[in-house]
Amino acid sequence: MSKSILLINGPNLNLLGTREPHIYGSATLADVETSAKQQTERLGFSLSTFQSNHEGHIIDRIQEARGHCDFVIINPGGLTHTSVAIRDALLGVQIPFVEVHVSNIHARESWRNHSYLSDKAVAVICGLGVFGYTAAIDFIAQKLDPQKGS
Ligand SMILES: O=C1C[C@@](O)(C(=O)O)C[C@@H](O)[C@@H]1O
Repeated sequence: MSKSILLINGPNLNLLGTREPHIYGSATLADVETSAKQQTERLGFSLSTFQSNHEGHIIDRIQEARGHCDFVIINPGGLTHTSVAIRDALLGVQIPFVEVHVSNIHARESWRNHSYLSDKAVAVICGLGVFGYTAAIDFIAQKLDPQKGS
């Protein structure tokens, strides 16, 4: 069975491409998910994608992944800065994760500097635009199978 990655995007990331494009760029979530699928297929992994504006739905999806998923990539959107419960869910299922932010959260409002996930993430990527998702997949590929990453 091929190794599997779950890509989770939180609140308002369904608006990528139209939402504050000077901060988040012009690529849509569909663009991100399509290219992530192509990239993971090329690497020989499987990818599931999930987006929700609801904290509880994100927690449910993380819990469902237990035992079926080797790595999570998560951009929790605004929940990054508020959600103890998403942190607890990721720790509860014991799936390693990479935290991605499209923007550089350290170069914005000071309250965006803190993440409830970062100290538990295998890696944190921010400020690379949507290329951050590509970088996360490449990094995970190397972790899951050192011969596959670039
Ligand atoms: O919704 C988002 C998107 C974000 O996670 C990012 O991808 O840069 C950064 C968050 O502060 C913000 O609330």
